[in-house]
Amino acid sequence: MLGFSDPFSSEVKPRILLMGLRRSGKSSIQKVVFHKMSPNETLFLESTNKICREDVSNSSFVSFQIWDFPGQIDFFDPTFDYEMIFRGTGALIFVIDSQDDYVEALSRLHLTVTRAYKVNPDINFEVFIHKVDGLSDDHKIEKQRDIHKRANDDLADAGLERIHLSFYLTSIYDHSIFEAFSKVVQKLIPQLPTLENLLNIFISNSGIEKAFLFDVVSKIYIATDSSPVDMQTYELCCDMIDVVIDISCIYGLTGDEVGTPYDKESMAIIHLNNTTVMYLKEVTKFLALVCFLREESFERKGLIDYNFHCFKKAIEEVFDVRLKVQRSRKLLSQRRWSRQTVPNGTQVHPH
Ligand SMILES: Nc1nc2c(ncn2[C@@H]2O[C@H](COP(=O)(O)OP(=O)(O)OP(=O)(O)O)[C@@H](O)[C@H]2O)c(=O)[nH]1
Repeated sequence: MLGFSDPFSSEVKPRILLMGLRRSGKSSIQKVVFHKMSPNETLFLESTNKICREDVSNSSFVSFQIWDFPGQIDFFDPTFDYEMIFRGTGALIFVIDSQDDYVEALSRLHLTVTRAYKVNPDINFEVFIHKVDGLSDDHKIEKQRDIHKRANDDLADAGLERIHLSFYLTSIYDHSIFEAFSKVVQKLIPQLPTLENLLNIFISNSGIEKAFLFDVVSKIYIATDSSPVDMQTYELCCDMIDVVIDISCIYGLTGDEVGTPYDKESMAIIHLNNTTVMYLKEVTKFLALVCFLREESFERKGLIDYNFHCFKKAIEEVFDVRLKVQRSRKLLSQRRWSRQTVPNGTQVHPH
């Protein structure tokens, strides 16, 4: 049963499927984004031989599964309950290796997307044109245009123009994979406008220039204020989270404790040499707020902390409301179901 005290229990987590042909880079993406593996180490990842692999992340705000698609996999396999899986999925990420011939990948993409759409038209279809680190800028754009055109032509030929595909250029060797993942996750958070609004109010009342709400484990930002995101700022935030977690792992755990060293006490302040201050604070067990502000503004730290306290409470309320709605929906559907299944037409009267 869901506890109201834990507003970030699994029901709130957006569910994502990661699919694509063999060796397209799925395991690497998962290891780099969710397990802090360094990109070079992925060279030694073994190929998975299983038809379908499931991997749900419990330590993060995001929950997801990975599906490998070797050539022979088939949707008519009865052991493969794809209908059930597609039904509960928010986003389907299809990874295409841009350094390889992508004809087969495109036909797999088409098959997968059309199948998934039939089961659940609400899925967001996200295509990662992956491993672009080896390509020049011109080449990247050209590849994206070509893949975009071919994939959409295939859909148009099948009379399925209404299926929308989003494309991202990604690589595990830079921050593009984290940024793409952030955008995918943000689309799945219905409270996003509310979170943005809260961040806007928080920063304007605290003299802060930019604030991100981060999923600590994956370094995906699930929301930011409405000022534009610049890649360098985002990268600095990722580095700060790494520093905080690394130091906490070494010095933050007492005795034989296991698990993450990230908790209610977690916070960090970094003074950069350009009179900017970075301030990180724990919001929930999955989320951290990372702010950028000028040194002068940081003199009013008491005010910032008070505003942060209000911000944190508001965030908890936002997710509480969502849980309550989900709970009452569940109850309603249970009642409907039991009414339908009562024998001899006996009515069950809900209170
Ligand atoms: N250059 C480059 N190589 C990458 C990138 N991502 C993954 N790779 C490499 O691609 C190879 C295959 O990656 P995997 O993650 O094993 O691919 P997979 O899709 O999980 O493969 P299967 O387990 O066989 O389905 C590895 O050698 C990775 O190092 C990337 O962004 N750039």
